[in-house]
Amino acid sequence: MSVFAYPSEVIREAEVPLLEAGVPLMARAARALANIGIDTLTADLGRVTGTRVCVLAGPGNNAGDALFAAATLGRRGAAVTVIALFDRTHDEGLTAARRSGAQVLAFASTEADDDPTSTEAADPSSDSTRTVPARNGSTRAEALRELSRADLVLDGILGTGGRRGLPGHIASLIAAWAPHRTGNLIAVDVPSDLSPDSDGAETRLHADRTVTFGGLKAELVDPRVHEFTGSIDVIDIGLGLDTGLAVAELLDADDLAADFPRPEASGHKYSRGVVGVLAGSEDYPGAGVLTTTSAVNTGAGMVRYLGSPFVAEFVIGVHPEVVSASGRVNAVIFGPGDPEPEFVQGATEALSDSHIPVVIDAGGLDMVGRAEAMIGTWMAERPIIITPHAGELARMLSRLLGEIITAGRIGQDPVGWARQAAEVTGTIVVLKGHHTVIAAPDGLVVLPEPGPASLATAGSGDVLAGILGTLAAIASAEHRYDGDDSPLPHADWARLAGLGVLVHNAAGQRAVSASGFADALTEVVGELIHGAELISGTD
Ligand SMILES: NC(=O)C1=CN([C@@H]2O[C@H](COP(=O)(O)OP(=O)(O)OC[C@H]3O[C@@H](n4cnc5c(N)ncnc54)[C@H](O)[C@@H]3O)[C@@H](O)[C@H]2O)[C@@H](O)CC1
Ligand SMILES: Nc1ncnc2c1ncn2[C@@H]1O[C@H](COP(=O)(O)OP(=O)(O)O)[C@@H](O)[C@H]1O
Repeated sequence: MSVFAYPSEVIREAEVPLLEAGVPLMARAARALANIGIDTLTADLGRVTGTRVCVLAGPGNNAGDALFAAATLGRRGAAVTVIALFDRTHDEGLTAARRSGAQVLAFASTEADDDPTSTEAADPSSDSTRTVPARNGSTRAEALRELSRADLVLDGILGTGGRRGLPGHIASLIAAWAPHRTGNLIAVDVPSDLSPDSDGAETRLHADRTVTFGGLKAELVDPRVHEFTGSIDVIDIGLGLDTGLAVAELLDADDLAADFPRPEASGHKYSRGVVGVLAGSEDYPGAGVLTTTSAVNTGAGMVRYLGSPFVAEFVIGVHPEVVSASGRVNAVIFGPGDPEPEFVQGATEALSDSHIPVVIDAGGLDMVGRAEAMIGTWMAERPIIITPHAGELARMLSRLLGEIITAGRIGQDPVGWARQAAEVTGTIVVLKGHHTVIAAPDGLVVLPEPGPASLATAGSGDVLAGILGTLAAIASAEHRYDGDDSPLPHADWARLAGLGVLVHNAAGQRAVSASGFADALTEVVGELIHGAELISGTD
């Protein structure tokens, strides 16, 4: 099911009225965390009793979640050690943990040793002010020993109230612990030292699992942080968040099964959607065949081939149902296989006097943002979905922004660059890769589940373009997009593109070549359409 990601502030704001009304949010969070702790220990060791659990406790409510959960684990027979890393922590949580039998080690900061690079114990004779027993060599050694022999560690140092960058004594403790770690590490809500910057990754907390509360935090969707989060569980604690405030939506196979557009019982070929394909050239006729095969097999009401007669012969030889006569279309795919400019005219006619969507891929991407080109006239007043990989996006943005942007830079921050490209071009950007990122001009991001690596093969992008163009034609026909009556918001087009990527992924799971993916669509789309009908019993 769709998971939405929100800025942490949105989640914190949603908590306020509920907390004022006495809703036990922390108890809900801690209960879910404890259950996941129990499952983890049981999966690893077959029991909770007699296992060792450590809590890294910070100064705020994040520690509260961890301490209450640890209290539950203590009552279930785990030996719990709390390592209090600040001069204060969550009082009620600490009391609950103590009552369940936890031992508490105080290992708090002193100003003198707040050096992140230091791995030495502080001088116990230091006279810094502190309100908990002084950090000293033996406490540090004890903390390290407890961490190293723990079966499960809960990172409750900092949550959404944390400024990133841990105090030196904590960073150095983590660095010293890392080589000796054997147990599981669960980050509570967000990893405490989370930052997409991978500098010093070896000295940071690498969680096996992150249990986040209320809603997915926006910073957790960046693929770069996944080496620090591990798998992510989103726990509903009843915040009732408004999805309109989400900054990202994650899609998986369940969303595809639920939302793939199925033909209406009383529909006809025009109501299903006609897709125009301008793909392939004398140099790359195969791209025309792959894109049209994909469009046919994704279930278009009709596919019109708009490119050169040379390529049309191949296309119609394979698919007699494809029409090459000009006529009305509900969406156009432009660019796979670099179609020659003289055939762009056919597409221009198909697009005239309409606001229908266009999917732009490969060769067509060089036209994006060039108002002077004939094709520039297409760009106005219609939804445009562009499908660059990192190299193509780098080239396009270098041209549009007037600076050198490399594919490597795009790979460092795909979400950020896809967002920027969407804003600059006003298009829905499908930045292809293992983690395909879809960004809309209003900043919304859609993240489909990653597909199989077998998709990384020549012609695979042509198949994706065929799928996206067909889904766009189906949506455009359904919403009568050639009129002005019911324009779809950017978010809907971005989500539609996300479903298209999931269809492509499913095809990628059944074949190893682009023509294999295009053929496999018959089965994938057949199951999406007929499978659901069989289950629901409709005809
Ligand atoms: N408000 C609630 O009742 C709920 C809170 N929840 C938990 O509470 C967390 C948020 O709690 P808080 O607002 O107390 O925030 P934190 O638990 O993140 O702690 C904030 C405190 O840490 C200090 N701090 C922040 N960054 C620091 C740094 N880099 N170095 C040293 N000190 C630093 C701040 O000055 C502040 O005192 C959430 O992440 C979640 O785990 C959940 O239990 C849901 C309900
Ligand atoms: N490692 C990977 N894992 C999953 N999918 C991938 C991976 N690498 C590439 N892909 C997908 O394969 C397709 C490749 O498209 P593209 O590079 O345009 O190929 P071509 O231009 O040869 O058609 C894209 O949909 C992309 O998301």
